[in-house]
Amino acid sequence: MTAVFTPSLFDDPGLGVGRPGDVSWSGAHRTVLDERSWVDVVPGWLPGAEEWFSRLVREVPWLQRRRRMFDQEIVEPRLTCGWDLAGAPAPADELAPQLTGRYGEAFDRVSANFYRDGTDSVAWHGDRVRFTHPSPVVAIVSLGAPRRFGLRPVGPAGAAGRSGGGTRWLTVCGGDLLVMGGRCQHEWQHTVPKDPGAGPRISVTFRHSDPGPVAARSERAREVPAWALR
Ligand SMILES: O=C(O)CCC(=O)C(=O)O
Ligand SMILES: [Fe+2]
Repeated sequence: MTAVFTPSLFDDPGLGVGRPGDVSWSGAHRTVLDERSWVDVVPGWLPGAEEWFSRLVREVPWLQRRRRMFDQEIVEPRLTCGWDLAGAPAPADELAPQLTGRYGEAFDRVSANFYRDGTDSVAWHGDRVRFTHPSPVVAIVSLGAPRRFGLRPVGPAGAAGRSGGGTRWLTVCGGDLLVMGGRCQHEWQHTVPKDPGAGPRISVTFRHSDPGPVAARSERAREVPAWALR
């Protein structure tokens, strides 16, 4: 009988066994949201994204998170899993240095979010990393089906000396990289809305725990509504 080699997330998948190839920054495009915030999109950043998608669907120990909202318990409409970089599914360990080379942050935390179909979603929010970093960079690799990704300014238009416009909508496809930076987590919110008919999608997010140049908490938790926390 011939032994069958099944690549595992926690083993080196080996060259050519479901390993995405070298990333490409060609086609990178920055949208300046306002004076302090930006979002980069790099279409087709990650070759081999389909293979990584299939492996993650099969092999990640997906968790169903619940969160309390006032006196109700809400079941998050997506599945998630998170790791330190060292424990994250390959090739996250190879992608993080590429992101660090471009954006200068030490990406050391990885999460994966599985939107099983168009009824899964994530509501408008800013990421929690804003509590520890004045201008965090959050990088998101999309795998699987296309989804819409929205960005909207927090507070009234023109608040806090900001001259940017209103809500922006992007479509992210399998293999695309989206990176939010500057004051995006503080002064803008993002969402992946429900989208009837959408196919399954995974987002792999890279964040950094380095508190950055100003270690002090940049916002007090009590100023942020519970629904806005991620
Ligand atoms: O799935 C995405 O593209 C966004 C995920 C996200 O915003 C989050 O998990 O904080
Ligand atoms: Fe987020």
